[in-house]
Amino acid sequence: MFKYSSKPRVFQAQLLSIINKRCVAQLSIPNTPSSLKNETNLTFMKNSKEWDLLRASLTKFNDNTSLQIPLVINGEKIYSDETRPTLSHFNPAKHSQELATVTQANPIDVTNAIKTSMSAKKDWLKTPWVDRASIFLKAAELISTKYRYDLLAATILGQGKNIFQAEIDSIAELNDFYRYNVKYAKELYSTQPIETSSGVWNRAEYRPLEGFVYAVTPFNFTAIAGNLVGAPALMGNTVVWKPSPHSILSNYLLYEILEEAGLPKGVVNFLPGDAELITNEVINDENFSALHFTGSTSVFKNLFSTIGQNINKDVYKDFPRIVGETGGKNFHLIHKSASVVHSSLSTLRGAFEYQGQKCSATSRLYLSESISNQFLKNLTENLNTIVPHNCSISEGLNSFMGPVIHKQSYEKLVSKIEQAKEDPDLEIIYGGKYDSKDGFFIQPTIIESNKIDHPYFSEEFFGPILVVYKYKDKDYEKVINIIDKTSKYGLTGSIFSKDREAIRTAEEKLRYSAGNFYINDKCTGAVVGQQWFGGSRMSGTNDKSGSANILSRFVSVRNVKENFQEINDYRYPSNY
Ligand SMILES: NC(=O)c1ccc[n+]([C@@H]2O[C@H](COP(=O)([O-])OP(=O)(O)OC[C@H]3O[C@@H](n4cnc5c(N)ncnc54)[C@H](O)[C@@H]3O)[C@@H](O)[C@H]2O)c1
Ligand SMILES: N[C@@H](CCC=O)C(=O)O
Repeated sequence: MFKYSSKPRVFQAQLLSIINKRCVAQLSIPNTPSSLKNETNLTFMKNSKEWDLLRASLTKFNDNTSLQIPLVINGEKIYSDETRPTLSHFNPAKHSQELATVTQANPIDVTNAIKTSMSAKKDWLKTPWVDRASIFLKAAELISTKYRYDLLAATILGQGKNIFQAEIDSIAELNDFYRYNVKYAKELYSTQPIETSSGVWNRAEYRPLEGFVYAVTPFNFTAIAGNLVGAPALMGNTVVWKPSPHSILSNYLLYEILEEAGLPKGVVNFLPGDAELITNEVINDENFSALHFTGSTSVFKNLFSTIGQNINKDVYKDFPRIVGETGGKNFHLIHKSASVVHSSLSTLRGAFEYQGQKCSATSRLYLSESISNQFLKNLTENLNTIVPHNCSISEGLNSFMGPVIHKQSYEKLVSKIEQAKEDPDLEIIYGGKYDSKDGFFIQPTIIESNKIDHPYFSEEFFGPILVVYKYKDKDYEKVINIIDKTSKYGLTGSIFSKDREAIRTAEEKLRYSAGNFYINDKCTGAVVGQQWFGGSRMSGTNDKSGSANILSRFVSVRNVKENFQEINDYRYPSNY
């Protein structure tokens, strides 16, 4: 045991060393590594070394290997038994390939995960920021190197992505979140009160929230799941993570990577299972401090209002933070002055990359009549070059499009296509085929409407269906006003034009129509650290993932005023 020396000088040195250690542990905010940059994307050119490495990872998940995925509570892996059924996770491109059987949490598991989150919090809260940050930087390094190809393979097979889409998501965006969040956290911690009277020290302490955070994550981005869990955990919170059943393969691998990177037991508790059952237990708990959600608007509205009702019933100790990014009905507005080739190819990418399953995907197109023929000719000629949509993902990894995620989505999209065929105001001008023999494939489809206010311009389909309206050039401003009012969402949108005045008009009038507004670029593909992401209106709380702002939602600031002066009279000068 440590003994203090009786010699004053040695004692003083020992004391200083203890104080210094504490200061390093709790107060010092070192510079973040200068190497923190956006991850470099690999290109996967034919015959490249990275192709071989990816192929090797893909073969790990062959037809006869179905992974057993457990729950993880306090670091303990819990597998299915008579109280915990399993759910299968299939490759959306190949019904016959079961990728995993997933243990489903029961109500007692949920209670245990909450209890664990609360107890693990005591140590995690005191863990110095540099250590918390290092764990996420280490995870990013593991993702970049040791697990790159496994995580890509899991995202490709489980979520139906092609290589490029898997790379920009599960490697680049995920790592960018983990690295930039560290930079942003440092910025936040360094933001301190700007005024101090003499004899006083004012300090801001960025406490994690008092209870636990509930992260409910979507299927479509491995990176988003990683960030919904990682951002609050970095700030000292503990998390109950309910992953999507349709991205469980990549999500579980990510959980294991975080563990290998040094994340202590109980900081993140991995809880696959019935969404309503788990949510019901979690959001009725008095220690529920925040919801970190990404998914559909309808689910978020439901959760938001239940939390509101619970506040009224005094269920919680705190007002829970509610952070949610949800749906979109994103637009491309093509002005007569736009470059036809650039704007049509950007529209192809925006609408059909990852089968239109990005919240940011282009789903409504307003096209200047005078350039519409050329535009649509170029768009459809290029669509014709896309490898046939029903190729199996294992053969068509390098193809531009793959399957939609599940039966429910497939059936919804098919019904939208079939309804369009019957609707006198709609005409399918490209695509319209579908096929679910092997996997859930929908052909890229363009539907022209002769009504600018047709409901197809306001409802989110979340698939490869683009609705187009051709407007008369003279109606440009009128159309802008309609774009603004057509949909309840406000996520992303683009103006394509070479005319500065036309751009200025759109930028001004569409101020609240999109949280991410693009000029002469597609409305997808925000990069962490470059384009902060999120929308308002019914697209979410717009807390901007990929920025420092979102981290501030997961701290509850304590202001500490320390006074070094003493008073010797209670009266003010005016009392004399
Ligand atoms: N704005 C953004 O940043 C962003 C990003 C990605 C996806 N999205 C949106 O997400 C949607 C697609 O993702 P999805 O299909 O995974 O969404 P979803 O709403 O079906 O599911 C999201 C999560 O909520 C869970 N969930 C479903 N029903 C629930 C319930 N009743 N109670 C509690 N949890 C429930 C799911 O299991 C999943 O974990 C689209 O609407 C898309 O626009 C938005
Ligand atoms: N950050 C992505 C959106 C993810 C939503 O699904 C983009 O900007 O396309």
